[in-house]
Amino acid sequence: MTDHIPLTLLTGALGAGKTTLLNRILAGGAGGRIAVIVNEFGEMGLDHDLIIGTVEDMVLLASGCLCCTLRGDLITALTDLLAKRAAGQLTFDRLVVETTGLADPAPVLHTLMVEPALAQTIRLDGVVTVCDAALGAAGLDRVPEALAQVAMADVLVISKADRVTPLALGAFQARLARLAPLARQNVAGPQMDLAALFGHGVPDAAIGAEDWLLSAPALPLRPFAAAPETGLLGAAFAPPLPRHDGTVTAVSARIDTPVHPMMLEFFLDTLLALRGPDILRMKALLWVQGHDAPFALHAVQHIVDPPIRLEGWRGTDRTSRIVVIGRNMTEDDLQAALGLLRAPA
Ligand SMILES: Nc1nc2c(ncn2[C@@H]2O[C@H](COP(=O)(O)OP(=O)(O)OP(=O)(O)O)[C@@H](O)[C@H]2O)c(=O)[nH]1
Repeated sequence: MTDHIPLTLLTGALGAGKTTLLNRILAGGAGGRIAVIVNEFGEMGLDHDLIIGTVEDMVLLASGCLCCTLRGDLITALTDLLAKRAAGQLTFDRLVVETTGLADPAPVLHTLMVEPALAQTIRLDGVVTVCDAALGAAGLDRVPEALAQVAMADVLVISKADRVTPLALGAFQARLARLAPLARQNVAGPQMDLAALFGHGVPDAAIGAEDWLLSAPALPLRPFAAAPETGLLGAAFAPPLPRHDGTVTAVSARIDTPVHPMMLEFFLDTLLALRGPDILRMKALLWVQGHDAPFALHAVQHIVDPPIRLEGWRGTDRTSRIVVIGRNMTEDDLQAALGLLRAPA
């Protein structure tokens, strides 16, 4: 996995500020040498001219949308870039694909992860979604794709915060946290740490999996066993989950007995085969029976990266922790599936 070229999917609603962010990234040098693929909807490729960068490392996919008509073109564009890199004609360390504002990121990610030639060479490093604070919650509700873009994000960049009051910004951020409890939020501006946009893929063994899994301090992990819903401790430490917002639901579980490998397989088969298209993201740190080190598991829809065995546990907490974000699924659906992980084989 370490030799794979990291790919960042840059998404966000129409006019949210994707190109502005991309220009800042290219100008700031964060993320190393970057090759860019820009997708625009419309006859004229305009963004292409608005991006100030190393033009020979940039490909424009115009007149269609990556998530519907242009998936083949994306594969071709990536394959060409990778071939030029292999031939020494291009030198980049990272790929950024900017989608149109109308794109549903799910099928784009699907394309990237299942195309055999690409899956061997690139790895998804993260989904960065630009969220327009000036449009606020209304902007999210207007287009269903906007919700998916937020729910699938690893990182949210909130643009146009300068155009709203601190109160409105806070309310918008709270809404985003409900939709994407796993995502880190950054407010765009000169102070933003651009390096924080990168490095969100499945961790190498060296990277702390707990940091990766718990990248969202906003999401408390609920003990899977009946949590004390009443009483002082319950009130203080078991805030209500799932996080639910319209069609998007996030549930989490902590499992304090080792997961049987067969039940893990059964869980993945059941949840992902039956409800794969509705699983937006899943991240887990798993304590698997018979192993003294944890496994990191990462899925986008029904595509699961092979579990990665980490070097060891950090700290004393040896429980499995799992977070699933689903679309059009109830908490019961998700909790029933998670229950499989607790069952003996
Ligand atoms: N005030 C303010 N304006 C911004 C900010 N970010 C972007 N803009 C402006 O918003 C407009 C759209 O920005 P773009 O970067 O082109 O947005 P985009 O998401 O690439 O747009 P499309 O490709 O058309 O979907 C431009 O006029 C930007 O200058 C911000 O943080 N604050």
